[in-house]
Order: sequence, then structure tokens, then C-alpha cells
Amino acid sequence: MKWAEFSIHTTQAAVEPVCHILHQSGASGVVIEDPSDLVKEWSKEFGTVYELSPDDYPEEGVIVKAYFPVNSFLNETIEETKGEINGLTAHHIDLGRNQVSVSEVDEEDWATAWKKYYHPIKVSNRLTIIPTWEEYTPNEEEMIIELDPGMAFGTGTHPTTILSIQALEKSIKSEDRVLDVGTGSGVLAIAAAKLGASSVDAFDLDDVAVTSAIGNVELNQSVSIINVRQNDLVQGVQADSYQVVVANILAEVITSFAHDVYRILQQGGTYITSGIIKRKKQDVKDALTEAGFVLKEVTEMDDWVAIIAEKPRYDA
Ligand SMILES: C[S@@+](CC[C@H](N)C(=O)[O-])C[C@H]1O[C@@H](n2cnc3c(N)ncnc32)[C@H](O)[C@@H]1O
Repeated sequence: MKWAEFSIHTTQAAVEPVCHILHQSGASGVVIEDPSDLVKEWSKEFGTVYELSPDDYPEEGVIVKAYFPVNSFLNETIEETKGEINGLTAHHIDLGRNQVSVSEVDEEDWATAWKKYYHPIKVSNRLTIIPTWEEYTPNEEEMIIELDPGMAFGTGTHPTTILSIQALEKSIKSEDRVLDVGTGSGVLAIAAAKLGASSVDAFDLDDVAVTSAIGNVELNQSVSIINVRQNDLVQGVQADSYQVVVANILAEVITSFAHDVYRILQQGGTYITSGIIKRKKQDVKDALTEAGFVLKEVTEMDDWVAIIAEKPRYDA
């Protein structure tokens, strides 16, 4: 997994609200470079992974650095975060220089560091995701998904993934045929299989994701149910093929292919969309309604929204 370092040069007064915004935006770690810390013991969240020397400290003001996983939501997350930080001025918080830079952190240093922050996570009433390197004993009602996301999106911890899994848990009926568009690590396809789907197609355009998903499907003994393949969105899929389609992709993509998903769903079928940043919620709702869907439920976590929609039955 690659990481992006978000660095902001700001004031001492702004540190606390800026850190709060960064944590809310999903940063996996926040480091404060405050020259006043040079005179006291510095405690850092990243242990030996991230080393500072006194030369790194600014002469005036404070530098706050936060680390975000590089994935298809990165640009949205960064823009949203910057907007929220700028919004602090409306609350009379002096941001000082307010200089922001974003850079990718050397992957070699970080290639396995993220594993330290990735632990078993209960994502819904019935499903818990467990990284392959963790020992875990599930209780009787718990179903587990074992996962090694490698370089693909989908540790299961992102709000967009959690919202998708919770929606799948509510929607899937035993023997449903399911399509997961943009499968990444395969986490949603595996969740669908565990929840009782009779067959799951898992598509991704990225060959790294396809390889990762195939590995995770094998790890979860779901090869007989899940078919992973490289495919551009739903190109080539026949009409009326599925009872459930899930797509955790950006809002723009969801709006662009709403009509295609309507075509491939059976009447009464469910479309679970996720990966929608809050400010684009209405655009996606409009696109789904315009394509013929009936909106059933909207769920939210942090800055993210998922929408569950239904293709109505013609005789209803
Ligand atoms: C946000 S990730 C979601 C991963 C996983 N489903 C999850 O919920 O954690 C979106 C995925 O969509 C894939 N993707 C982007 N454009 C695509 C396209 N045109 N066709 C198929 N997959 C695409 C990306 O490669 C990425 O793996």
C-alpha cells in the first residue's frame, strides 16, 4: 500500500482543530512538528517508522503532517480536507501561512508499516475482517473474511467499504446472483459470498486488483462462488443478470453508468452504491432516479455516503 503525506504549515492555535479534521478525514497517523517540542520529549504515533531531526522543525509556526492511503478516493479526500481546514477561518482561527503540500511517501519505507495499523475489524452485525497475519478466534455468530489487500484498495476499514458491507448484509438473500463492480481486494465479493449469494462476479479494470482479489477469494475458500475478472465497469454484461449489484466507486462513475446498471439488474433487484463524498450525494440521487431506480435508503459514515436503490417491478 502506498501512502500520501499531507503537510500543512499553520499556527499553534490551529493545530488542534486541524488534527481533528485530519483524523476525521481518515488519516492513519498525524505528526506535529512544533519547534516548542524540541524542549520536551517528543512522542510520535509512527514509532520508528518516521524519524524527525531538529532540522525538520519550522522556524516559526507548526507543521502538521498526516498520512493517507493512496487510493482512488485520495484526491477527493485531500480536496475535502483542505476545504474543511480553510473553513476554520470562519471560526476566527488563524491558519497562518496555511501552506499545504501533498507528496507520496517512499514506498520502501512504508511497504509494510501500514500493517501495524490494520487489525481485525467488525464491520457489520455478522462480518469481521481479519488481516491474514493476525490470530483471531471468532464467536459463534461471527463470520470472518480473511484479507491481504496488498497493493489493491480494500482493507475493509475505509468508510465506503464498511457502508457497502452493511448494505450487502441487509440486501442479500440466499441464492442471489451478485455483481461487485470495482472489486479491489475482493472484499465486497467475499462478503456477498459469505452472506449467502449463490454466485458473485467481481470485476476490476486494474490487473493488480484482479490478482489481489483472486488471492483473497482462494484464501476464503470462495472459488466455487466468486468469478474474478478484468472488465471495464459492466461492459459486455447481459440484461437482467443479477439480483444485487454493488459498486464502491467514485460518485462521477456511479452517475455515469447508472443506466447500464439498471439494464443488467432484474426487476426488484438492488443497487448498492458507495464511494460518494457527501457534497455529491444529491448528484448521485438524481442520476439514480433519472435512470429509473427507486431510492430505498441513504447511509452515512464520516464524509461518505452510500445509497441503496431498487429497480422497480414493472407490475408494481
Ligand atoms: C474504491 S475501490 C473499491 C474496492 C473494494 N470494492 C472496496 O469496497 O473496498 C474502487 C475500485 O474500482 C476499480 N475501478 C476503477 N475504475 C474501474 C472501471 N472502469 N472498471 C472496473 N473497475 C474499476 C479500481 O481499480 C478500484 O479497485
